[in-house]
Amino acid sequence: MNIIVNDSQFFSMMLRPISSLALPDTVISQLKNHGFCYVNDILDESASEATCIDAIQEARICCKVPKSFSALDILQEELLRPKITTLSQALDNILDGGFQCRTVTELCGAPGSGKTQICMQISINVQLSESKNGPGGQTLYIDTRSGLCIARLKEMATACRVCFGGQNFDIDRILEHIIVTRPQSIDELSTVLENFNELDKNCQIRLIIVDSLSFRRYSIEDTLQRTQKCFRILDKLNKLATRFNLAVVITNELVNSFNGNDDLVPAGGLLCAQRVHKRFMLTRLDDNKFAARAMKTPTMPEVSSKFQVTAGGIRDIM
Ligand SMILES: Nc1ncnc2c1ncn2[C@@H]1O[C@H](COP(=O)(O)OP(=O)(O)OP(=O)(O)O)[C@@H](O)[C@H]1O
Repeated sequence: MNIIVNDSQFFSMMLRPISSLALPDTVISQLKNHGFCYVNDILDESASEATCIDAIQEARICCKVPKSFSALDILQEELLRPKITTLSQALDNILDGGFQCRTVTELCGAPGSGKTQICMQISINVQLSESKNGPGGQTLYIDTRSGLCIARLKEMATACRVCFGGQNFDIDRILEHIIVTRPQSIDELSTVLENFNELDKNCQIRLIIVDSLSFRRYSIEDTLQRTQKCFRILDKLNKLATRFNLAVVITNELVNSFNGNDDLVPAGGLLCAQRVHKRFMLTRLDDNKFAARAMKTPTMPEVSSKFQVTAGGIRDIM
């Protein structure tokens, strides 16, 4: 366990009373009832044999000192992060080069604003190899509203033949590398994510798509409970993005705001925005032209760009 920085820190941490840790009162009293008084006691190997193992684990996590990195290390890691192109230069530009690994990006918009079209396009493009500036991985496509149309996916993939190098292009292989799951409830979605490790053993997943995070069709009576579950899912997606160095893209619907002006805002509001790294608002313009506006990015002002959806997929407007 990574707890020690130097000798004096080591001793002061070891002798710290359990009651001073940032733990719920119930956990502290449980530990005290089992005779654990100091940090030293719970870090001892023999403590793992006690019946209150969950409380011990929770307390051990409290003692962890997170690793530190220099800003330069972080910058270098960020520059090396693979990006997934959308095949629209204009859209890639406002995404800072494409959908990034270790990043959770939210696409919001009204029905027909192009969210699913973008998701389908990147589920193909993530398979571009490193030599073609892609992550060269597979997609876990979590299709909560059965909006994924495989015939359309095939049409888009076929149009990508040139990007994949032409001769060795294998459409079946592209489709095989998009793993589709259709959870019927928010709880089923949680289970899919909890079991991600098992799934990833057999396939190199570099992109998770959740289209959509809004489970309004399913009747969960308690809105608060539903919101909490949604936040837990977003937290889990964040952890998966970091741990497995993959990109996460979620789509979200618009709902009426409570400001009395009938404004449409992304479901989950600001609390949801806090749990994603980037948020983009999509709108349909005319014909098959669309606009994307950055609502939240750590690197750019509120920029926007236009793109089109063609028979072949996402492209720049000529
Ligand atoms: N084969 C195609 N050729 C050209 N444009 C297409 C094609 N298929 C879909 N589109 C465009 O994409 C639009 C649908 O976009 P999309 O399915 O991504 O919407 P969405 O934002 O996911 O909506 P919802 O929230 O209802 O799922 C269509 O209205 C059409 O403009």
